[in-house]
Amino acid sequence: MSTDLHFENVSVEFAGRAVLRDLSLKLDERRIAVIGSNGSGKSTFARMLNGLVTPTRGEVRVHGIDPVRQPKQVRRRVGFVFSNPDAQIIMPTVAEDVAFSLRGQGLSRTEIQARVTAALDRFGLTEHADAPAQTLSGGQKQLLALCAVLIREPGLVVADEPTAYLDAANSRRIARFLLDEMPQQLVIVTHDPRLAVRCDVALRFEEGVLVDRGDPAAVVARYEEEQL
Ligand SMILES: Nc1ncnc2c1ncn2[C@@H]1O[C@H](COP(=O)(O)OP(=O)(O)OP(=O)(O)O)[C@@H](O)[C@H]1O
Repeated sequence: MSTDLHFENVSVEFAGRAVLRDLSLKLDERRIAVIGSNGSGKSTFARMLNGLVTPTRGEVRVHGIDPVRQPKQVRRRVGFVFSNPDAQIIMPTVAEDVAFSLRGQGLSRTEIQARVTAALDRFGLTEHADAPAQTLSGGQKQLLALCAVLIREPGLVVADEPTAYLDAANSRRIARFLLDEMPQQLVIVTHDPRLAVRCDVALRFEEGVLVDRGDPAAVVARYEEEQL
């Protein structure tokens, strides 16, 4: 199964202003960190991977899929986790929210039920299955959001600052899952150097330009040096 992420001469402009400039890049590492200053284009980069942002120029391929021309395929292939778990919860109860992710896949009720039960168990959410999703803690909500994404078995998970709203214990739990336990390819946008250095490669953007890439510890060290 392809894990290639391919950008060729990609630029993104919003209202005529360039926020990502002439990006050419090929990646196939499992864990990819995206770092850089506020407003440098990290989220824009991440959002192109599932077609949430359309490049103004250039070509993007995600595991061989063109997110612009093949929106259905890319949504099946790429799961997106936002920083704010509240924004991702759609249905009233925990179990209903996870089941909602499986709609339109031609599965029987029994099969959906079985998959939801197994997924809730995997994420330690079984005892909350019938609880209103909004009563969960921040960390539990982020686990629910991940559960709802992963039950669809995407090949790539894109997480945009997934620990931003979480306390230290929940951040560790989510990071452990994403970085150590989850078998899927991961693109993680983060301001936390401790998360970035646990990845296989890091990209650094500044003012819409990819200014550094490579070994995460080295990329983070150069970034921190410049910020002193
Ligand atoms: N939909 C949009 N319309 C107009 N401008 C946008 C839009 N999305 C992003 N931008 C602008 O593009 C630039 C890059 O934004 P982006 O969210 O990609 O940065 P970021 O590196 O993720 O920032 P942060 O670390 O603050 O989250 C910013 O100047 C932002 O204001």
